[in-house]
Amino acid sequence: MSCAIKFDHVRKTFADRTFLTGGVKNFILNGFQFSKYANNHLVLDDISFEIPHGSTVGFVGRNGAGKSTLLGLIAGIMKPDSGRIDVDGRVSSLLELGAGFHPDLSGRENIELYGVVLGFSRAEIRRRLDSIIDFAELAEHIETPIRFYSSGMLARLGFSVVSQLDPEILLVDEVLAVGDYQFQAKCSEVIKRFRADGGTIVLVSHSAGDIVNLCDQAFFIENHRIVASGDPAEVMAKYQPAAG
Ligand SMILES: Nc1ncnc2c1ncn2[C@@H]1O[C@H](COP(=O)(O)OP(=O)(O)OP(=O)(O)O)[C@@H](O)[C@H]1O
Repeated sequence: MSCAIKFDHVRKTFADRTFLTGGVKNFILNGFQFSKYANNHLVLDDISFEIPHGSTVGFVGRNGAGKSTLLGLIAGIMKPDSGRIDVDGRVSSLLELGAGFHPDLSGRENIELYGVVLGFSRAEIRRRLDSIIDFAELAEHIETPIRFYSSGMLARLGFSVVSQLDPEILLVDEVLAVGDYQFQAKCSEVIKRFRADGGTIVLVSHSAGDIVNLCDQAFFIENHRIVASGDPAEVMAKYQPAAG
C-alpha cells in the first residue's frame, strides 16, 4: 500500500449508553419510550483520509468528538459499522494510559507482558528491558506492582514500552499532557526521533503547540465528520475559535 493508513467512508456507531448503563429500573420506567433505546449513537460518519508513510498527523476536536474512537479503529481494537480501513505496518498504541497493563504485576512484568502482546519475542524484550526502564525513569520502582504507581508513572511506563519497542505506526492519545515538564520534553524528543527515522505517528491532542510543532498535517473532527484538514496552523486556527 502506498500509504500507512487509509480510511474510506468509515462510519462508527456505539450502542446507546443509556441502555447499557441506565439499569433495569430506568429501563422499566422509560420502557414506553423504547425508541429512545433502539437508536445507535453515531460517533464518526463518512470519514475518509490517507496518511502517507513517515508522516505525523494530529487529530483535534472537542471532548467526545470521536478522536479516541478513531485511534481504536486504526489499532484494530474496534470495527467500523461500514467503510474500509487499511493499515500498513505494525501499530503500537497508547490509547488509554495503562490500558493493557495488569495492576498486580510489577512494572518489569508488565513490560514483558506488553512486549509479548505487541508481538515481540521474550529475547527481544529482555534485550530492550534496561533502556525501557531507564527511559521511564522507574528503576527504583520497577519491582513494585503497578497498582501503586501514580498516573504519571503509568504514563511514563506506557510511553517508554511503546516507544522503545520500535513500532512502525505510533498512536499517541493525549499522553503528552501527562507527566511533568521534563518528561513531556523527553516524549516530544522521542516523537521527533521516531519521525526522523521514518515512522508514522497519529497524535490526538488538545494542545495547539503539539499539533503545530510536531505534525505535518492536522484533521479537525466536528459533528462526526472531518470539517478541516491540511496545514496544522491553519486547522488549529479553525479549531480554536470553535472550541473556545
Ligand atoms: N465503548 C464505547 N461504548 C459506547 N460509547 C462509547 C464507547 N467509546 C466511546 N464512546 C462514545 O463515543 C463518543 C466519542 O468518544 P471518544 O472517546 O472517541 O471522543 P474523544 O474525541 O476522544 O473525546 P476526549 O477529547 O474527551 O478524549 C462519546 O460520546 C463516547 O461517550
